Amino acid sequence: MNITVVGSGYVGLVTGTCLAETGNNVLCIDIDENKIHKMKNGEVPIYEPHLDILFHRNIKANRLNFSTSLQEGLDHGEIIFLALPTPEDEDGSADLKYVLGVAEDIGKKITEYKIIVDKSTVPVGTAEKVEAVIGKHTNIEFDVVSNPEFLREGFAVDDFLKPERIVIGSSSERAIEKMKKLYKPYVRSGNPIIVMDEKSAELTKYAANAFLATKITFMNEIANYCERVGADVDKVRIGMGTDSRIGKRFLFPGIGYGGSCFPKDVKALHKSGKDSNYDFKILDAVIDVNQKQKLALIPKIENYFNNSLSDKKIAIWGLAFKPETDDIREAPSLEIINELLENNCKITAFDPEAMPNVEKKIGNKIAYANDMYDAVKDADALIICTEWSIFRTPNFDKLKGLMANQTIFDGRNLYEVNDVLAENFEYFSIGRL
Ligand SMILES: NC(=O)c1ccc[n+]([C@@H]2O[C@H](COP(=O)([O-])OP(=O)(O)OC[C@H]3O[C@@H](n4cnc5c(N)ncnc54)[C@H](O)[C@@H]3O)[C@@H](O)[C@H]2O)c1
Ligand SMILES: O=c1ccn([C@@H]2O[C@H](COP(=O)(O)OP(=O)(O)O[C@H]3O[C@H](CO)[C@@H](O)[C@H](O)[C@H]3O)[C@@H](O)[C@H]2O)c(=O)[nH]1
Repeated sequence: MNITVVGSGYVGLVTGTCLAETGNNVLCIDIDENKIHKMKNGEVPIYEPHLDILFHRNIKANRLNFSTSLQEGLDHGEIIFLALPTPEDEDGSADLKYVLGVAEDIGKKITEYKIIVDKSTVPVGTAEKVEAVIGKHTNIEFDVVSNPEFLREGFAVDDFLKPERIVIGSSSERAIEKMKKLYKPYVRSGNPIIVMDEKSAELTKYAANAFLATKITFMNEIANYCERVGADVDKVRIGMGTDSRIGKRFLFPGIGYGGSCFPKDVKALHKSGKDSNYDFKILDAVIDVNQKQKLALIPKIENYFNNSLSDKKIAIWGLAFKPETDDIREAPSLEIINELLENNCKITAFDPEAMPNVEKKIGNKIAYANDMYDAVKDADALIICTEWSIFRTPNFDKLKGLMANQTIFDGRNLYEVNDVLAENFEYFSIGRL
């Protein structure tokens, strides 16, 4: 099939590349000329594991192309995916200006039947709005489908190629059949394509993200309580997670959830509830607890240094909001850095992929190390913000030789407490004494 993807960011580029991988002819559109220029020159503009192999293979096969022209995109695709940003607006709602702006342009430029597929995460009722905006400008027939995306950064290619489910929200048989045909190669293992109405599809995405954010937040509260009563949250986590009704995943406590999705999506669902006179009390608590959790290490650090942080040399391992990505949107590391800088600490950080993005955001307010050991030279303490695999088995002897003071504040519970203590380090983590 000829497919167009409008918006070539994390979701759009992964979608376009993975759709090309099963033989479709894909044209990726973006208004960012620099991004399109880079991709035309064979450069993947984001770090996402395994994406580059598929990207280059499909460009070579001429199944993956790029353009800044929406008109070209509309001429090319039978199906037009919208993978546009839906950032947090000032009041917490999802800002639909990108989605509705492109819908307006589609309405003005459409010349024959198209299926417009919304892959962005959007509030209930957006498909109706998109339909109305397009329909205002044209009499040409079209269908709008809600097809939320569930990929995780760092696993995006795998999640797209082998999805646990595909959700299609539509009332048009014609569109549903076409979408099922497009996705058939991705569900050969028997995972379902779930068809429902547009509103339910839109809410499915928010409900899934809000539930996962709540699950993490619940564990963070259990962890905080563990610290007060002397229990070990890792033992509690395993004890709970082996109950198949609870499940082992997304029970890891830490310094809160970040990223481009959970924070904004929880707030957007909360705001949508308010707009419909429904008070999502649980989401209110999730937002509040998560914000505080991002700084959960700070009192421990202050306490350790007797409230005199000025001029302390702090090393940070991990800046991305999670491992295997260069994405720093809503990353807990940034909040911690901010707090430490306000207390006049000197910070040296290392992250395998995210340092360029942090440098773009905060410049030389902190120093950037060449590797994880370079970061800890003369440090008074090491803080771990992201659980990159390379941080999991450090050479403690080497650390000892490099650090001025052997203390670790671990925001991701990477090590067994006794193992670190046996190495003669002082060790503070989340929910364990
Ligand atoms: N990042 C994720 O892991 C993820 C996963 C599932 C769903 N989502 C949702 O998918 C949507 C996109 O997220 P993302 O992370 O890919 O965003 P992104 O910011 O990485 O990418 C969006 C792209 O759209 C482009 N764009 C903006 N206006 C445009 C226009 N008028 N025409 C063409 N291109 C335009 C931007 O230049 C950018 O490249 C959001 O609604 C998000 O909530 C994201
Ligand atoms: O047990 C856990 C699991 C995750 N996290 C944190 O939660 C955040 C989000 O992690 P994850 O869900 O793995 O990453 P995302 O790429 O943000 O993916 C989420 O957001 C996407 C965008 O909507 C959805 O498509 C995915 O299904 C959903 O998992 C990160 O800060 C993690 O550190 C924890 O603190 N504890």
